[in-house]
Amino acid sequence: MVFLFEADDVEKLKAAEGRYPQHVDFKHLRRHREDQGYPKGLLISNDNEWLCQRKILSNPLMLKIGHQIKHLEELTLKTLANAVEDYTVNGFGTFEVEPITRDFAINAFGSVLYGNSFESTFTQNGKTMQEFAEKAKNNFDDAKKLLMTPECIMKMHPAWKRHNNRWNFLLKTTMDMIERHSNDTSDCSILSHLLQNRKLNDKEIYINLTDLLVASIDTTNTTLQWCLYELACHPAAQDTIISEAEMILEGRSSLEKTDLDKLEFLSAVLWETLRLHRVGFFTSRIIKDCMEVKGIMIPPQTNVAISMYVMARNSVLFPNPDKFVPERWMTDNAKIKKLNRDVFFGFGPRMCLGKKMAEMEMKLFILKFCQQFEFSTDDAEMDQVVKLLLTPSRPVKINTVLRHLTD
Ligand code: HEM
Repeated sequence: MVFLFEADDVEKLKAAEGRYPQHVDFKHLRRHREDQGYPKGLLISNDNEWLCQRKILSNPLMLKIGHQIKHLEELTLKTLANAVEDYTVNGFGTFEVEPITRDFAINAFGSVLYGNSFESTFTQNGKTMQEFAEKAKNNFDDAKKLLMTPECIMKMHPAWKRHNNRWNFLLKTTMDMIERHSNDTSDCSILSHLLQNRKLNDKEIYINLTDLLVASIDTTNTTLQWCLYELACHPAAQDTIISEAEMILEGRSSLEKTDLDKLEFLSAVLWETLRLHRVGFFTSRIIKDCMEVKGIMIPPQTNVAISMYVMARNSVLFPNPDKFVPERWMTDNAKIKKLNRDVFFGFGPRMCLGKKMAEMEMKLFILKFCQQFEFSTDDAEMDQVVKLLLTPSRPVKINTVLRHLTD
C-alpha cells in the first residue's frame, strides 16, 4: 500500500484510477453477502456493475435534493423543539449532543430514502431505528478489525460473528421499512423511485438502501457533533453564522436551497470541521494505470491511499493547522478551494454519493441550532478516537441558553 498526502497527488491519482475507480476490497462485507446469497450493492461493486448502480441511485438522489429543503427545515425545527423540551429548564441546559444529532441524522436521510412519513414510523419504531444506528456504528469498529485480518482467517476473528449478526439485523430492518413504505408514492422517495422504475431487483434494493442509510447516519452524526463542539469552543463563530444568515435572508425565516449556497461562512464552518475532524482518514484506490510520484513509478493494481488527515493538516496550506479558523476557506486560493471539492467526500467518479444531500442537511442543522441556542463547553481538549471513523473520545457536552433569552 502506498500513502500520498500532497494536494497535487490527488490529480495524479485521478488520472490513474481509470473509468471505473476501485477502492480497497471490503472483504468483510463481500464475504457476508456471498455467504447469504445477496448481491454486492454499489458500495463493493466494481466495473460496469458499479457504474450502472451508481447511475440508478444518483438520479433520484439529485432530484430529491431540490425538493427536500422544506421538509428538512421542518425536521430540524422539530428536532430542536424536542431538545428544548427535553433538556432545558427555564431556557438553560447542559446536555450531550449525540442523541439529538443522531436522531436528526436518522430522520433526515431516512425520509430521503423512504419518504416524509418515515419520521412518524421512526417515532413509532424509535427503538428499532436507534438500534439500527447503534449496530451500524459498532460495525464500523469491527470492520476496522476485520479489514486488518487476512481473509483466510477472518471468520475465526471474534468480530466476524458480531459483525454478521448486526448485518442480519440491519438488512431485516430495511426489509421491514420497505414493506411499510412501499405503497407511499406521495413524495418521490428513493424507494418509490426504485420500485417504479424496477432497474434494480428486490435484493439489490435491500442491499443498497441498507448501505445508504448506514453510510449516512454516522458520518453526518459524527460531523455534526464535532461541529457543535468547535462552535461551543468558539462562540464568536456562532454570532457570525447568525449575522450572515440575517443579511442573506433579509427578514425571511424560511430558507431556499439557493440561500444555503450563499451562506459562505456557514459553509466555511463545515469545511473547517471536516478538515480538523475527518470522519475517515484516508481514501484509497487500486490503480488501473501506472503512476509516477516524485520520480518513483507505482505499478498498476497497487493500493494507493490519499491521507486526507495529513493533507488537511498541512501547515503550508493551513497555517496553525490545529486551530479552528473557518475564515481560511473564504479565499481565492485555488489549491485550498480544490481541497474541499476533492478531499472531504473523496474524489473523481467514485466520490461520496451523498455529498450534496449531506452538505445541505448539515448546514441547515448547524444554522438552526445556532439560531436557537447560544452554547459553550467546559471540555477544552477533546481527542479523536479511530473507529474507522474519527469520533470524539468523550461524549460532547454543551452548556446552552435559549438565544431569545440573551437578545
Ligand atoms: C459528513 C458526511 C459524509 C462524509 C464526510 C462522507 C465521506 C465519504 C467518503 C470520503 C467516501 C469515499 C469516496 C471515495 O472513495 O472517493 C464516501 C463514499 C460514499 N458515501 Fe459518503 N460521506 C458522508 C455522507 C454520506 C451520505 C449522507 C450518504 C448517503 C447517500 C453517503 C453515501 C456514500 C456512498 C454510497 C459512498 C460509496 C460511493 C461509491 O462507491 O460509488 N455518504 N463518503
